[in-house]
Amino acid sequence: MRYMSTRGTAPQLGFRDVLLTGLARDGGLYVPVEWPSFSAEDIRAMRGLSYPELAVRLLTPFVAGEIEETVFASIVRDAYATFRHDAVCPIVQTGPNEYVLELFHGPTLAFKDVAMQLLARLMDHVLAERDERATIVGATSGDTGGAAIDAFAGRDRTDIFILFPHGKVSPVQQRQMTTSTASNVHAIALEGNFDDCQDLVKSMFNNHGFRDSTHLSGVNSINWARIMAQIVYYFSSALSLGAPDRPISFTVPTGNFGDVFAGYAAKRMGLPIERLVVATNDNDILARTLATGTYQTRGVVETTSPSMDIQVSSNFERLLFEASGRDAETVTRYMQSLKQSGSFTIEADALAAIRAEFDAGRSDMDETAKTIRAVLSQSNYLLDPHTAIAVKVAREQSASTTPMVVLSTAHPAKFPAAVEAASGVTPALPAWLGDLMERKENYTVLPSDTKMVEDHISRLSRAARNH
Ligand SMILES: Cc1ncc(COP(=O)(O)O)c(C=O)c1O
Ligand SMILES: N[C@@H](CCOP(=O)(O)O)C(=O)O
Repeated sequence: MRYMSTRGTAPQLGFRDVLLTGLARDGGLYVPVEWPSFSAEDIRAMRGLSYPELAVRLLTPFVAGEIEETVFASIVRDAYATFRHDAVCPIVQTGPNEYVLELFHGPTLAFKDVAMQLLARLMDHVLAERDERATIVGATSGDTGGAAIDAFAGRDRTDIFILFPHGKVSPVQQRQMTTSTASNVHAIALEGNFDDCQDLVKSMFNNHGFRDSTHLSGVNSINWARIMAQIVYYFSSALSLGAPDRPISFTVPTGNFGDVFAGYAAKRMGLPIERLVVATNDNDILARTLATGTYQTRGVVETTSPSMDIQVSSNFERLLFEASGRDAETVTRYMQSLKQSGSFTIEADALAAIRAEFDAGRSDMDETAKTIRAVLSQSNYLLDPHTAIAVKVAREQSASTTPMVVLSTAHPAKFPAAVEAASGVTPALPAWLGDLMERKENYTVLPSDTKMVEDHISRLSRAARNH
């Protein structure tokens, strides 16, 4: 499998290079040159596979020829052995025709673990094979950072630098990033919001001198391998509800558009998905874009679902590429307009193609709290605020006999204050994180200044020192 950039001028790469490259050198995002395709019969034959077996079956076409099959299978098994539920990503029924897909049974209680545990092991394998070292940078609104730090801590071939918005993540999220004792982990509290963190990470990738001297690599969902790994749970949940002989819909709490884009990829690979519903909080740029056709940034509002406090939604670029018939010039024009004026308008055909697959809705903070209370009293099930947004939006969709799967992207214990304010219940952290709030923190506060962040990283990165 080869991969191409959404901006069309970076070289096509194989899987191992895409994995280590992160952002394409032309500023675009990598997508597979063609989508692997599974027939209904192929999908039926996946029934009964364990989660790791299913992952190997679905993901092999993406890595074929680059990672030997038995090695890949062993890496996948190892990654999902870190999950504390036998099913890895189980589903729970919360209403007539409504199911919650629990993606939070990994080490840091967020859906990011599903991809990150695999990504770290794959990167380690490729770096060892090449006898190389990498400097990983990541931007987080709270969950990617903790998951990446857990997955990469103590790995000898990587140093990891995570930028989080100072004072804008939950206390549990912050401590998951700042209490690691591993010497290759560096948490940076940036004076800004998540969009500033993400912008800075992209600037570092676009500074080719810095990028090459530090052997920069990325673990945000700009990295194709993140999206790839997230495809699997769309299949696992749909299979357990009767796919491919029954279509399924999904509602996804959305910020950077990575998770829901993985659902789109699953559909392109043959999974019969009826609707993909994008659920946003007050930072509703995606819901507004689907309604109006214009992607228009506004200031970020702080909410009780901080991981979704995002305006510039990276992976929407991948969808624009697909919806415009893989027209890299059009995508580049949209992205230039976004940089210059903070907005762009999607051409009619592409907008129609997007609306044919996606619906969208939003939930404000009061509605989210109301949903947490309602689901607790109806189903005795405690939602985290991000998942509650998706349940609220899912319940507004027109009545259908198609099962609706709501992606539960975080455990409620990551956001105890918001959950307690909404429901009166304080969710406890699991035993293995019981002393998290007492552990010693270690992080550096930096201004939102590319040069200062680059200098900090160059000083501490072993890859930069060896250069
Ligand atoms: C708990 C939670 N829910 C939802 C999202 C949004 O996911 P995505 O950025 O893939 O759209 C995030 C962050 O990415 C998150 O951490
Ligand atoms: N919500 C995310 C933001 C970064 O998203 P990513 O999927 O691109 O890594 C977070 O929690 O950090």
